[in-house]
Amino acid sequence: MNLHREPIPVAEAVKRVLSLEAENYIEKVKIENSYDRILAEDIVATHSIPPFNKSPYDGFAINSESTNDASKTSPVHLHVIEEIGAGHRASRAIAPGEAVRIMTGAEIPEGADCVAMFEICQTYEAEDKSYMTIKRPMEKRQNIIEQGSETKKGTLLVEKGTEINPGVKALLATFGYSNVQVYRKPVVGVFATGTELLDVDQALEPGKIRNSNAYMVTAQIERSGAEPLYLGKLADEFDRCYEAVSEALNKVDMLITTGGVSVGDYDLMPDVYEKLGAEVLFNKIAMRPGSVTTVAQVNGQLMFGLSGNPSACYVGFELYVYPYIQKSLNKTEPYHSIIEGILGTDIMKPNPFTRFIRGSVAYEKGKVTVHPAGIDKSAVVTSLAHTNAFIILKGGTRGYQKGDEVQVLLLSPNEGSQFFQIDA
Ligand SMILES: Nc1nc2c(c(=O)[nH]1)N[C@H]1C(S)=C(S)[C@@H](COP(=O)(O)OP(=O)(O)OC[C@H]3O[C@@H](n4cnc5c(N)ncnc54)[C@H](O)[C@@H]3O)O[C@H]1N2
Ligand code: MOO
Ligand SMILES: [Mg+2]
Repeated sequence: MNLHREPIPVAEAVKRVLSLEAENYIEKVKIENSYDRILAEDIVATHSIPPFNKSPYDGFAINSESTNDASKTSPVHLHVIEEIGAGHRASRAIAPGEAVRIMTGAEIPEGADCVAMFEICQTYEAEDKSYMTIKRPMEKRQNIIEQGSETKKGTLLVEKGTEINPGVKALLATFGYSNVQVYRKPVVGVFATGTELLDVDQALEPGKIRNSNAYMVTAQIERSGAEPLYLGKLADEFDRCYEAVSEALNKVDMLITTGGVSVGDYDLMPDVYEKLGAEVLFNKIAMRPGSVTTVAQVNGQLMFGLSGNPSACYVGFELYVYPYIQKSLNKTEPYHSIIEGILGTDIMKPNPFTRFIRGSVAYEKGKVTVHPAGIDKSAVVTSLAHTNAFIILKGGTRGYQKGDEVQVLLLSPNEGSQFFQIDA
């Protein structure tokens, strides 16, 4: 085995993965099932909003001209000819001297050009008729939400490639999209390799550990918007691994394996890639953890050889698999957000490679502070439970001090808070 591997920078590795084509399949889903899917069609206003002039208040629809002479000492009296709630229309146009009692959301009757809120009007009955009075002049178009004032028919509102959030769903409903075209979720196969691996329901045995990577990675796949297909664990036996991987390639859009990518006697993935005739895009990255993360492609299908060490596996997924899944979903913004944050702890360990410390973000007095989520070692699993970000520490430095400004890669931006912080 060739033990020498030339590390490439993280950005170069990401570029190599993302420069490969990803197939984008389209499917139709019901609006009910569309939340968090990626739009495969533009959402265009099929009509204007609002579709008719409507009242923003409960009040009286009147013609402003009839209030021209209204004053405190000489209120104007108008005959209330009918009452309309939202969903109803006036039976006829209002004539001079008339008003319609109107509720929020109802269509403004013809002949009316403004709405006077109940609060500024008085009402009375006389000779079996209803009247309202108003003591101030109203302006033309006052308190009217005009047809098309929010958006006009034909306006492009949401572009394809956008994730369907609750607001997008509201638009789908508004414009009658009972079905919507979305990108099909790519199916991502997962094998966990390692003779030492036990199933979750097995008791610990000497020298063995439970397979945590498969469960972690399938959750990462789901979080990324793709469909995980867990294919089981594989002992470190070459023929079995080769067969399993080559068969799996027919069933999935992309394949993840965990473990067996380093230079050990039982690290078989490099040989599997070779026998498959796959092109290895890289097998060493100038990063910690996950330096041995390997990506290979055969006939345009990607195989991600993530490290067996849980923290390295986690980081390798988020840096290389996550954006490729977003590309397969044709998402307009395929990368995790990276922001500036303040380091909350000294991290003095020097490292030639760029480090992705599993961290947690705290929003302290409006500033983003990041703390390591636990022990910063590749083989560690416990810190991952508290990880919602990576603290990016560029390699080649002597270390970083509390208070230093650092880059922070956000994994799940909305973690909640213990405090109600709005200053109001
Ligand atoms: N001589 C060298 N040794 C190692 C190097 C090196 O450059 N030269 N690289 C080290 C680095 S860095 C890492 S990271 C690991 C990568 O190891 P592999 O990707 O080959 O993974 P394995 O050897 O299969 O396992 C490593 C470790 O992870 C545990 N593991 C594996 N699968 C799972 C799983 N599904 N769930 C939980 N834990 C798992 C496994 O038991 C090992 O402890 O190599 C270093 N060595
Ligand atoms: O690939 Mo290893 O986790 O860099 O430490
Ligand atoms: Mg190994």
